[in-house]
Amino acid sequence: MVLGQSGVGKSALVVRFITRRFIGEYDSSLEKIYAYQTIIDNETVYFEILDSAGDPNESEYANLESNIKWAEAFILMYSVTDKCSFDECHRLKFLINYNKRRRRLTSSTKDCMETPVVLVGNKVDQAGDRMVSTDEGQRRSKEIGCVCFHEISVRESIDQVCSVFRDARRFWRVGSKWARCGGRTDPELLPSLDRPHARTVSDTTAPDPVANVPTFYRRFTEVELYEEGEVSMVRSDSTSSSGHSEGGDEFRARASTDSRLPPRPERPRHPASPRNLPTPMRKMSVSMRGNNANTY
Ligand SMILES: Nc1nc2c(ncn2[C@@H]2O[C@H](COP(=O)(O)OP(=O)(O)OP(=O)(O)O)[C@@H](O)[C@H]2O)c(=O)[nH]1
Repeated sequence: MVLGQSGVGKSALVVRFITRRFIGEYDSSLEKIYAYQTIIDNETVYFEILDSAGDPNESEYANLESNIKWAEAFILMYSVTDKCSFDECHRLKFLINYNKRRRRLTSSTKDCMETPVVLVGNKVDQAGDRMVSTDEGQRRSKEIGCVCFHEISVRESIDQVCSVFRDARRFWRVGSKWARCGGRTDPELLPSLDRPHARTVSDTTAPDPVANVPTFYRRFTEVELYEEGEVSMVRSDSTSSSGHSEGGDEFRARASTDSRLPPRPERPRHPASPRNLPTPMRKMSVSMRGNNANTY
C-alpha cells in the first residue's frame, strides 16, 4: 500500500513502476488497486498495489484503516519539497502501528509478521525547493521504525522507483519467513540485507537498478521484533489507570503532525536472560508502570 499526503507523487510512483513512464498528471480523487507481475531477485512476484487517496475525509477514514489492515507492506511517501508531507508520515506510521497491532492481537499466525514500512522522500530533482534534508529523512526513518529509507525522483529515475518496490518486497519476504519460522530468524536471509546492493544471479546480465541509489537500511532482527511486537502489544492492549480500555479515537488522537516526536522509553538491547527474569511481584510492577506510562 502506498501512503502519503496528497500531491507527494504516490500515483506517479505506481504508474511509473508499472508502465515505466512518467505521465505528469494523475487523477487525484480515486483510490486504485493495480495488479502487476514482474521479476525481482530472480523470482516472479505478483504485486497488488493500492494507491491510497492522499487526504481522506471523515467518511473515508474507516476505509483507510481497513486498507491498512489489508496491506502486507507499506511505502510511506513524502515530498522533500513539502515539510507538511514529511510530518504527516509520522502520523501515518502511528496509524499503521495502531491498526496492525490491533489486528495481531485478534488474529492468528499470518498476521504475526511485522509489516515492513519503507520511507520514501520524493522529488529530489527539485533541489532548489528542498525543505527536508537527507539527514532528516534518514533520522526520521529510524525514529518511526521504518525498515529502510530512499530518496528518489519519480520523474527522473525509473531505477530508483524499482529499488523502492524491490526493498518493500525483500523486507516483506524476510518478515513472512520470520513468521513462518515461528519467530526464529532465518540466518540465510539476514546477511543478504547487510549487502543490500550485492548482485544476485539475475543481476549479472543486467545493470543492478539499485546501485547508486541512496538507501539507508534498518535490519529486522529478532530482538527488534521482540521489542516492537511483544512489548508494544502489551502496551496497546493495556487498560488505563482509570480502569477504562483505550478507545480507538483516543489512541489515534495522540498522533501529531507538528514534527515533534514523543520520547521513546529506553529499552534493553536484548531480551532478559531467563535467570534475570523478574519475580512474579516485579512482573506486576512492570505491568503497572506500562499502564501509567501509556500517555503518548
Ligand atoms: N518534479 C517532480 N514532480 C513530481 C514527481 N513525482 C510526482 N510529481 C508531480 O507531483 C504532482 C502530484 O503527483 P501525484 O502522483 O498525483 O501525487 P499523489 O500523491 O498521488 O496525489 P493524490 O492522488 O492527490 O493523493 C504531479 O503533478 C506530478 O507530476 C517528481 O519526482 N518530481
